[in-house]
Amino acid sequence: MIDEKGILFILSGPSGVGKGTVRKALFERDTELKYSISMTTRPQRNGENEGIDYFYRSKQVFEEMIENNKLLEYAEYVGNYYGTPRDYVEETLNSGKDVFLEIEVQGALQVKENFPEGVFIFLFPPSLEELKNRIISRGTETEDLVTNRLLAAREEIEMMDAYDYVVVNDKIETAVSKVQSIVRSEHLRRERVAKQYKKILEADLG
Ligand SMILES: Nc1ncnc2c1ncn2[C@@H]1O[C@H](COP(=O)(O)OP(=O)(O)OP(=O)(O)O)[C@@H](O)[C@H]1O
Ligand SMILES: Nc1nc2c(ncn2[C@@H]2O[C@H](COP(=O)(O)O)[C@@H](O)[C@H]2O)c(=O)[nH]1
Repeated sequence: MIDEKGILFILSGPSGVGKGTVRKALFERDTELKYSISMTTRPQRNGENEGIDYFYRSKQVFEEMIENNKLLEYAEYVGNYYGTPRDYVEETLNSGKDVFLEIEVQGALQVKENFPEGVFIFLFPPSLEELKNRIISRGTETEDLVTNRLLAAREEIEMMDAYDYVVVNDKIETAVSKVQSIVRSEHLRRERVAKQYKKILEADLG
């Protein structure tokens, strides 16, 4: 059967590498993509908004979501839960629209088990030093949390081989263009496969 569902894109990589920055710039260029807003138990930061940056929920509510199988994936990351609400992703893909997830590595690996046809992109820092500078300069974490996020980053980078694409986020505009090219080429590839499939079906049916 020809697949008319949207494509699931997963942008992942260590904290502070620039996933949010790249995703926001990409969405200014490609208005057809749909962003899946995650749920988290971490406290809301200054400047963040409920239902735009995250759905901020208590640990109890989050654990009920897990029990009721309402999350496509979830992970405990540096002391807090983060997860992807299942219904939005499935409904949006079924309506033929592409969905973009911006999540850490443990969660991305869970998605890969359930959606092997997803497109997995790993955003890579120019160096660990630069990664540290970016987390610090964002000014959202205490010193301890910066250290914990950098420790997590080392483990996450080791999982990079599981991804379909690796994009270095050195210059922001270059990184965004590369991710945009991945989105376009995945569409072209799927259109080609669909056409070939149609030809085979027509030949089979005479
Ligand atoms: N290419 C870049 N060059 C310089 N600074 C950048 C670049 N990309 C992002 N930054 C800066 O690095 C900091 C971290 O970026 P951002 O918040 O997008 O990272 P993130 O991967 O989404 O982090 P987290 O996973 O913790 O949410 C921000 O201050 C952002 O402005
Ligand atoms: N597994 C998931 N990871 C997620 C999700 N939403 C965000 N994240 C990632 O968590 C870390 C920390 O985020 P921060 O906002 O506290 O800096 C970062 O890597 C995010 O990409 C999710 O739904 N699932």
